[in-house]
Amino acid sequence: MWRVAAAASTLLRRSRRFSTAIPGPCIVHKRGADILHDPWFNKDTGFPLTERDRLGLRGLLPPRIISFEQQYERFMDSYHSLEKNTRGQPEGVVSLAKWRILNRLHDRNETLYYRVLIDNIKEFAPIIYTPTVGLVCQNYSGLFRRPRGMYFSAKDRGEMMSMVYNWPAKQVDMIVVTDGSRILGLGDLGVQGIGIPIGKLDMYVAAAGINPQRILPIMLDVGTNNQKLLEDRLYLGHREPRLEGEEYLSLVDEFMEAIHERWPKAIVQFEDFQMKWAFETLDRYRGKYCMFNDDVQGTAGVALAGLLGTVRAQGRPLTDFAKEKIVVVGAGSAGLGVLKMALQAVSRIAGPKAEPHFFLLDKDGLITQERKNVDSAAVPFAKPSNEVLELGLQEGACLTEVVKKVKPDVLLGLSGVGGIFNEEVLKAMKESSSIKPAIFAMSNPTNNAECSAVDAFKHAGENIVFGSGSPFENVDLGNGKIGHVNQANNMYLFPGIGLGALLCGARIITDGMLQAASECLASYMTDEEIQQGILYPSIDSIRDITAEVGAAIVRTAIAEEVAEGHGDVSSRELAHMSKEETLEYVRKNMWYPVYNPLVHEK
Ligand SMILES: NC(=O)c1ccc[n+]([C@@H]2O[C@H](COP(=O)([O-])OP(=O)(O)OC[C@H]3O[C@@H](n4cnc5c(N)ncnc54)[C@H](O)[C@@H]3O)[C@@H](O)[C@H]2O)c1
Ligand SMILES: O=C(O)C[C@H](O)C(=O)O
Ligand SMILES: [Mg+2]
Repeated sequence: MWRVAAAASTLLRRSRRFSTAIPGPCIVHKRGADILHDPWFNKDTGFPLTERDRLGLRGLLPPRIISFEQQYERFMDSYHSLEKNTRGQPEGVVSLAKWRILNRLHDRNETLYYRVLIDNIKEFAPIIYTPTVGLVCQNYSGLFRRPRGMYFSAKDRGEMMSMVYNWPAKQVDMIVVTDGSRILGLGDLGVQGIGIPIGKLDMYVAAAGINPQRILPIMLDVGTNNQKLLEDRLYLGHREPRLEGEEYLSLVDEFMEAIHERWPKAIVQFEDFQMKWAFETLDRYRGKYCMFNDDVQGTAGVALAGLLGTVRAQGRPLTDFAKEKIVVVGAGSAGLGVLKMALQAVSRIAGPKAEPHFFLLDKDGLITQERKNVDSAAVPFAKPSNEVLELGLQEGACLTEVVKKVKPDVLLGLSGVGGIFNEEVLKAMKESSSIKPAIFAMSNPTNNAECSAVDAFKHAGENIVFGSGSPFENVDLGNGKIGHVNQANNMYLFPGIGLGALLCGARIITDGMLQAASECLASYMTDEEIQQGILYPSIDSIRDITAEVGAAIVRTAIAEEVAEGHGDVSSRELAHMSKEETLEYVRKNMWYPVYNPLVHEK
């Protein structure tokens, strides 16, 4: 039942690189120096003579024309020299230097920036995305040079409908918004959290081929409760406590109405909101707008694909998923999202009466039905007291005790607490009832991972399956054996969810669409890969898996009658496409950076 993965994406990429096909023209409404200062259109020294004449650029650039390919090599050379020159310096210093050089390129020439990003995604994702993006957010006020995206705050009440027209692009397809209240595992970073929507949208361009002229990162500055930032005179956001209750929600309502007034078909991804607002806004808007919460829903789909892959890796039939003992550490927006989706999968696979074997812990230990004030989303996962007593456990039992008594098949961390899977916990996983236990340390960035890859293989044994939210190197186990590290990160789904929703004109994003996305990711991996403990595709193939996920989203949206069509492609036409045609349609609509001839129009 598992489809063979398409493995030729790297080859395809290489052959497409610098192809000689003539790209279509692009209309530009400015001339001369204004073009050189606009990263959407700027080609630096790459403007051909005819264009220099046509656009009033003659004399504004050094005379020699440098090809796109030469510019690309020049950038990569300077990037690698920087790497060489910073060798031995602290990791954070090196990562920020790399981020700066990439960011400078972005601010000058987006076409070249996205080309180097797409072609070197494995190398650059850790810089523009997790883990470095976390460091960037922590240092944002000092790093700030040029604005990217839009900012809305309590001071903008009543103005948002007109403010949205300040954005220079006529069309916006994809928006990622945060309120900065839970940035990765780093907590409340206020306005500095804008780095996350920027990084996520860079992944949208790189993985999903969303046109960068149609993306919009957004920060809702509703204040911050981070005392350090409130006292920091360089802090760039409002130095006020966070809005709460109705004051908060009415502001988000106004924002959602404003952006949809100007761009009714824009898809909105909510990102890194603290749990209460993540759930509340998802409930509030998911039936009205085409939106989703990546931390709740994207993460759940990626984790479920990993959990299903684990069952295959353990050599068990998929129906055994219902029997897997899964310990989830972290009862926040991500952990609860994962359990909710896993529960749906259990009832699909084993029937609605099947009892899952899930154990949930938060900062106060194992959650049982004895727990007072459990969040309503966690209630279905609070263990009955008699069941935990039978295992020799009790309400609030600590992680080590739970692992020792439960002997889980899977230990999954979404707690944001670095190192919580310590030596004792990992050693206890050796007693797992599974011959191939899985350990997912999904918290970001790297320092917040529940354990490192090296520690997982060292203490829990060589036969584990391992996944982490931030990248780790594969582990050399000696004797030519490799401990494979999977990057269990929602980046394998959110770009495809957004792309698919866009290309079918989805009114809303349904559970069925999210489930289809997760199944698509799970079935992408071959049995051979799974046997080696490889649960997710290499990030080098992220465009390929994203296209597949996008097509799965389109087809499910059509089947569930929530698709309204895209551009001049009607929902009827989409419905008549075969599976292969849908995939081809998605692929064809993915933007790829080339220098288009620029044509001036007043
Ligand atoms: N890999 C991915 O794709 C991915 C996706 C989403 C979130 N995350 C990561 O997951 C983490 C949590 O995100 P969230 O949105 O759920 O945050 P959250 O703040 O909503 O939840 C955190 C949860 O962890 C619990 N916790 C805190 N300390 C604990 C401890 N010592 N032991 C057990 N539990 C503890 C809290 O009680 C809470 O239930 C973050 O680090 C985030 O970066 C990763
Ligand atoms: O941003 C990431 O890398 C994943 C996830 O959305 C998170 O919040 O940690
Ligand atoms: Mg997130």
